Amino acid sequence: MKRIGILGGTFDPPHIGHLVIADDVYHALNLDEIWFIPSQVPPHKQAARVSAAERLSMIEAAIQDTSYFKVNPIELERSGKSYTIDTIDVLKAMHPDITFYFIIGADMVEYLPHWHQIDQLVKSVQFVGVKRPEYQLQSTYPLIFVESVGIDLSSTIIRERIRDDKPIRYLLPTPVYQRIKERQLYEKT
Ligand SMILES: Nc1ncnc2c1ncn2[C@@H]1O[C@H](COP(=O)(O)OP(=O)(O)OP(=O)(O)O)[C@@H](O)[C@H]1O
Ligand SMILES: O=C(O)c1ccc[n+]([C@@H]2O[C@H](COP(=O)([O-])O)[C@@H](O)[C@H]2O)c1
Repeated sequence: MKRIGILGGTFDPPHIGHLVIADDVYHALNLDEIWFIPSQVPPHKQAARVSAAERLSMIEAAIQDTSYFKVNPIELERSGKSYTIDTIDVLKAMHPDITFYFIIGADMVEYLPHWHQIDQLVKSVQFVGVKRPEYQLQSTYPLIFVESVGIDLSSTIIRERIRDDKPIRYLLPTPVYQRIKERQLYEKT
């Protein structure tokens, strides 16, 4: 059986916090690959500021130097809210030879009770939680905890810094930074 980690997210934009947790879980659990899965419509928050195609391109740019990081556009192929249970059902049917590990930051761990069909979902996929500043990393749901750095960074912080004309150069992988600058993403409020 292959063992694959999934990092689902809005990635609006992808930042070093995403790469750090993906790499920490990859190494801690000795996984074969990490699949980055951008959501079409986030189930629990406002729609993304930039298009799905743009977020997909930014993820491809972010992971280009890491052979075991892949992007999977499965959620962009269906409309409506991108519920994780639907994604896991399809992935498991497509790949019966793979065990999936769904990676979430502590903010999403806190939010787990509100996930769509959570009681069924926790039986269907193994969740992996990593710390995130200002959130509690504890849950009554079955969860593997992986030690990570806990970087105080979010896509929201990056969007706000762009709006406020503050530096973002080292908060993003270089190709993502270049793409944001070239295409003037997130500049209009
Ligand atoms: N700095 C971080 N530390 C730990 N986990 C993180 C960090 N940034 C993102 N994550 C996790 O990565 C996944 C995808 O996050 P997402 O793409 O929504 O980024 P975000 O920075 O939380 O975005 P936004 O600020 O727009 O809400 C979530 O499980 C989230 O908890
Ligand atoms: O399925 C749900 O109900 C659900 C609720 C909250 C978050 N998720 C998933 O968790 C991942 C991280 O969410 P987000 O909004 O922080 O990008 C992403 O893949 C979401 O689709 C899923």
